[in-house]
Amino acid sequence: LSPLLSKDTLPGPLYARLTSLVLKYHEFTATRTSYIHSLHLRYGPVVRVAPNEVAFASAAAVKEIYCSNGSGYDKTEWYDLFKVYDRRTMFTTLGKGEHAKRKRVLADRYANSNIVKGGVIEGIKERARVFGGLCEKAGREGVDLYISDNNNNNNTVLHAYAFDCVTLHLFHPYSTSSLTNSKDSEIMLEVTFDSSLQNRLLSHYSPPLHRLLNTLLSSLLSLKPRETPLADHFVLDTAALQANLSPFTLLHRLHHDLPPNSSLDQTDKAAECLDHMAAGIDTTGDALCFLIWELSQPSSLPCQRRLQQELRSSTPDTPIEKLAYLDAVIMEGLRMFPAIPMSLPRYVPAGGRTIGGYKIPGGTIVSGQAYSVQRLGPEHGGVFEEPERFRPERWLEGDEEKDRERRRSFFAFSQGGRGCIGKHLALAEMKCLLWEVYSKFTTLPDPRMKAEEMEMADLLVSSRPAGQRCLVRFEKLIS
Ligand code: HEM
Repeated sequence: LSPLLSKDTLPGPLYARLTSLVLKYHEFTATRTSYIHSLHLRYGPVVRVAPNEVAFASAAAVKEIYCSNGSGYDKTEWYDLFKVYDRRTMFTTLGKGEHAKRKRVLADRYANSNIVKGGVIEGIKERARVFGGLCEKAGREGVDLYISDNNNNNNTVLHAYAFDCVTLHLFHPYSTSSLTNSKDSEIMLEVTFDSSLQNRLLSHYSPPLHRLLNTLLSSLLSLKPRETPLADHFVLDTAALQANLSPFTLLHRLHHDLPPNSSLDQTDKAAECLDHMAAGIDTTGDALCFLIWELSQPSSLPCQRRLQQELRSSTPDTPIEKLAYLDAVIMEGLRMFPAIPMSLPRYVPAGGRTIGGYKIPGGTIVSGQAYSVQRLGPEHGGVFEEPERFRPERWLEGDEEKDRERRRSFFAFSQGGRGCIGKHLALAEMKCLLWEVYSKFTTLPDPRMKAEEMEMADLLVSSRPAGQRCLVRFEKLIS
């Protein structure tokens, strides 16, 4: 029995003390994030969601779980679902020591100083220009920003852009050109189309039942296994290349610049590259997709106008970090539509801890989800006024203390030593792409879209538009 059972003071529905079945039902139906958010709205920033699991949404609780002693509590075995080539990567290491060792090897290529200078930023801008050119061609016909339709040679998608940018950082000059090359685009589509949610959850919760159902009923229950042979081969082949690599790439670090005592073999190196490649496609692609959709709504037109003004009074050489409203738009986009909105599960260390004012026993699964940390208003224990309103101006208001308070509740990249290592790369990609789009175009929603198509559907950690399309029109601004 869970040690939490005796702690009946924890807020939450009665059934959550007795069974995890309701939570699992929401996981299998791709609604876990919105279910947990509805519990926070009802019970506040601390909610028991299963007999041995508690969800938290306050900045202080998130700090305790993800930042205490640097990188917070250890990850749970749930991360085994993400093993690559049967190896653990930095992302899937569970304990602190192992993680810190791997991070020491990889971190410097992701430092902001490596991203905003020379090859990386120039390469990102070049890809953003290709994206802009394709938008111009499509114009008022409308473009599906979520996914391309290869049959129509329409590769104008954000995932292709994100794929080409992340492979630039990993492998240049052996990066992809999926924005214009349909062979590369097939690799991106394979990684992006993940319909393996139920299959992977079942294999995690009940391996014997998973084996049985997979043999008997897989076609009926959409228990499709996750297979990405094109991406697997692309990375295995590319990660073996050693000659002419640009010094800013991760692969250059892995082949030519490892600390002497490093024990990474070739499969570890390829696994790390595949993991980063996958981590960099849907995240940046979906964050941009939801953000451009929001900016295209009539209610956000004033924000779009203010952004256009700022960008059109700058030049392509203006350092992107100097554009304050662009930064505010991106922070607000990631606040409302974090690409990883879901819980990031961790174990409470032996001996227990006090989190959010409650004593939680060791071994309990605890987590915060960005969607709730960033969307609870003051009346529910959060810090953002009118949290359901898209209002970039909020990031420019108030004094330094107010700014610190907001940033403490910003959880889109997680926090602490296990937070997103690709954060600076992702932000540079987002800024360069928005610069290209909004210094040249006004974006409008395509009338064929229905609002519910842009509702959130959970994947394993990320989410995607429920309708799996995002049709947007581009109108050229008069120069
Ligand atoms: C808007 C874009 C992005 C968002 C919102 C995002 C968000 C996150 C979050 C929330 C985590 C923590 C996950 C957890 O604890 O389970 C994470 C980890 C990670 N992200 Fe990102 N990410 C983005 C882009 C990228 C990019 C472009 C890369 C490129 C390489 C990347 C690579 C990684 C890696 C390797 C980790 C594991 C870090 C570790 O365990 O130390 N991410 N990301």
